[in-house]
Amino acid sequence: MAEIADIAFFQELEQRPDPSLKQDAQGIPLIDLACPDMDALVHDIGHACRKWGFFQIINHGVPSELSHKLAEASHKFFHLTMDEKRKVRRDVGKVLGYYDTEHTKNIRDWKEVFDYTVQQPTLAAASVDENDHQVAHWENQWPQSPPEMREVCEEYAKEMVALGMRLMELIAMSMGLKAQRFEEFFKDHTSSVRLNHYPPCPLPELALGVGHHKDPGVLTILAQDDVGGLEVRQKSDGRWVGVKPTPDAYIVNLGDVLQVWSNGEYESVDHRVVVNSEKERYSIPFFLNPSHYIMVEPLLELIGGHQKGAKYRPYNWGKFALSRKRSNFMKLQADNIQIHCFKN
Ligand SMILES: O=C(O)CCC(=O)C(=O)O
Ligand SMILES: [Fe+2]
Repeated sequence: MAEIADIAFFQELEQRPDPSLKQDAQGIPLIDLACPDMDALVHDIGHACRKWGFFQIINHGVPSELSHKLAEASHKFFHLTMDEKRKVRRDVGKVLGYYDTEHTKNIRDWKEVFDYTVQQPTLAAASVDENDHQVAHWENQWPQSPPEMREVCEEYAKEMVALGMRLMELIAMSMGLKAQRFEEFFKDHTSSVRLNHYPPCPLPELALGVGHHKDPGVLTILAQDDVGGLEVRQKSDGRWVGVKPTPDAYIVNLGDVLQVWSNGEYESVDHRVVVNSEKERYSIPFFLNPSHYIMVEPLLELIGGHQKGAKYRPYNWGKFALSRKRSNFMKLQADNIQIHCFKN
């Protein structure tokens, strides 16, 4: 990792973490996906989406052995030498793989990551130019070590897609839509998995593992270890609350695309990651994303069949995602693209 003395890591004063913040004992809602009462399950999901935009799920059906294998592979990978890790490094031409220079809102994050997509290859927008209809093929880069990395990562991704689509059915029902309503948006989905490693940070009061942000996609399913550090901005009062790790649970949060589809009924929520000076932390988010050619816009049946009621103008997912990826990769002069740019 780089030295903390590099001011690229320093957060603006008002963004710096509050070291006295306690991890909230109750925190975000806990939802049991094995609940036999479907109506109650749908109701609880709807409530969690409206009130928090964040919830935890247990009894989700993902084999814990697989999650442990992936966690182990991730540890082994990040403990390779920098030379080894850089063999699968992301650059301007290769958008997937390893990198340690991500910026959130133009401040460098105290972390290193490994990104891969689910579909091989993943079809994506070739450029951010609205008039360019060329399609790019994103290919994963796999390290030689640990040898099981590719297989475990691919198996995990399949589980995540199945779980993500199941959550989308429950979310659709909680909005009064038919369970399959969202299926059409995912034919060539651009979903990805990210392995995050947050090394111990000598000045945790100045830097953040990930600066505050909202996830741009549809929803995120996050596995975190037992260290803690994820904070959510509470919708009710704007305060940051720590999300206490629950063994074998996933944290689910809604992204910007769902906010637009629901015409603002379900909001994506600001979150960030604080780091600490003693322990390293690992997390694994899965980002469920639509096909690149999807125009994201409020669902007609939720706006009374009339564009007049739409709070957002349509935007192309592929162009949006690519422009966000580019801005995360380097420090730009301006803030990166956000959905409020498409607000009516
Ligand atoms: O590491 C975490 O707990 C969250 C990471 C995150 O928010 C992200 O990668 O988008
Ligand atoms: Fe996030």
